[in-house]
Amino acid sequence: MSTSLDFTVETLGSCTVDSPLAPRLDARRTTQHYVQETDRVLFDDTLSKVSRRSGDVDGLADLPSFEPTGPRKKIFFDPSKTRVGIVTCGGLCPGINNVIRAVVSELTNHYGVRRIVGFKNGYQGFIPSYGHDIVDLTPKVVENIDNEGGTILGTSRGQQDPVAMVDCLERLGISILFVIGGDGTLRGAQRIAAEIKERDQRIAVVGIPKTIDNDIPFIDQSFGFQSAFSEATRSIRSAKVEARTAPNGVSLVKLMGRHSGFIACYAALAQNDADYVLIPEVPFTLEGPGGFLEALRAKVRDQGHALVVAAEGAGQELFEDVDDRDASGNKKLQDVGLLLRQAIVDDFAAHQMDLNFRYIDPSYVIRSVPANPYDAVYCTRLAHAAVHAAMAGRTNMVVGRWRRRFVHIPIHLAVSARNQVDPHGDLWWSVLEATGQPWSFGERDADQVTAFGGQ
Ligand SMILES: Nc1ncnc2c1ncn2[C@@H]1O[C@H](COP(=O)(O)OP(=O)(O)OP(=O)(O)O)[C@@H](O)[C@H]1O
Ligand SMILES: O=P(O)(O)OC[C@H]1O[C@](O)(CO)[C@@H](O)[C@@H]1O
Repeated sequence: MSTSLDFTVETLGSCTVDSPLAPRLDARRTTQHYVQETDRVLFDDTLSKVSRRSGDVDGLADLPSFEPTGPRKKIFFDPSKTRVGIVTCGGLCPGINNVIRAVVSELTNHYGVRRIVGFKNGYQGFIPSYGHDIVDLTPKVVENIDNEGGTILGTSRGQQDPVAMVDCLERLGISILFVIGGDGTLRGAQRIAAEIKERDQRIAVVGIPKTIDNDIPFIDQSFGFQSAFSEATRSIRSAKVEARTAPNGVSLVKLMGRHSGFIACYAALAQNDADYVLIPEVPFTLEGPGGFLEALRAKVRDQGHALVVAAEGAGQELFEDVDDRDASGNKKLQDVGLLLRQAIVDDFAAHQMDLNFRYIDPSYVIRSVPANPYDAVYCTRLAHAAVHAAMAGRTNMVVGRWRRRFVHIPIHLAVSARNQVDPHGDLWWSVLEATGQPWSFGERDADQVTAFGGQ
């Protein structure tokens, strides 16, 4: 594989300003040296994973490594003249406030930046007609905000015009925009960066990827994910207690996870009580031999109770396709929790079996909790990495931890594919082993696993 290609992210220009952090940096940490001396992050096997799932991704094969994060001795922006904006978009996720706080304190305390503003309610905050005020962010304002879940800036979905957004950045004299959001937000950030480039402006756009679904590629794990699935284990534990203390008790816990079942898998592995885990990546059938309902009945006969964990995106193939979209254009999912509830109740009745059914849907509960200590540290490190990158004039990029290293990732890569549970990979194997479920390759499609095939 070639190693001479575009392995750095876009830069606004050469770094000529002495960083206030320079005296504290190791002598090796000139930008050039740092990049060249640090281990490159090779990812041949992941390349093959990405291309296996989504076909060829343009330019991916040419990217041998990512640039490491960290402070540079020379930076692009003069901190005394730099005004910074922060925006948070999309669904909530534990740790957003930690990121905001750490961005503000790093900029203020280490770089001496004095003007930081927050845009309210996502990309709406850039558009005057919504009437959202800009908020001044100082270390005092962000003190302790990490004790709360959510985002102090608010968030929204829905398209906004990148031209109007860049007009706003220019009007406010913003030099750096930090964007905290999921894949949609990052696509929006890409369009903002493109508009900035078109105008030949020197404004850096740096993203900190946020998603409890853990579906951003080239990121080991997204911040807040651990806090979210930890919270989900509480519901699984309660659901288990409910199920096993009633005759023929069946509990169903529905968790978030639109296209990626990581929350369901990790929560089920952490609180190892589930008998079935349904995720979007593994289609299944309800009725008939080898179907879910038959397996569930057998489990209840055998064990006296059963616990099912379902990601919201599981079983979408069981519905008629309806093209319903949210304000951002994301496909609205049909409610697999309600479908399963009805199907289980009807099926047990049809087979004259008693049933004590409990349905628990903690979706919003798990994503609105504060970050746990692990995520709090992770958020802080991501925020610091983002600040260093932006001050050094990097743009159109996100920070992420990839293979245990913090790196700069061009946005186009971060939105190039979707990180999903690999039905042939270790995680899903662990879930299947933990739940003790028989499985086989289904008849419908030799490449799809049906969790209840058992043939
Ligand atoms: N392709 C796109 N181009 C420009 N802007 C986009 C695009 N997709 C989404 N956005 C904008 O980004 C913002 C957030 O997008 P979205 O609602 O999809 O959430 P997200 O960032 O994907 O987060 P989550 O993972 O929580 O859904 C919205 O304002 C949306 O309009
Ligand atoms: O906040 P909303 O619009 O209800 O969206 C919920 C979605 O957001 C997420 O939490 C993050 O994408 C998904 O898991 C979930 O489907």
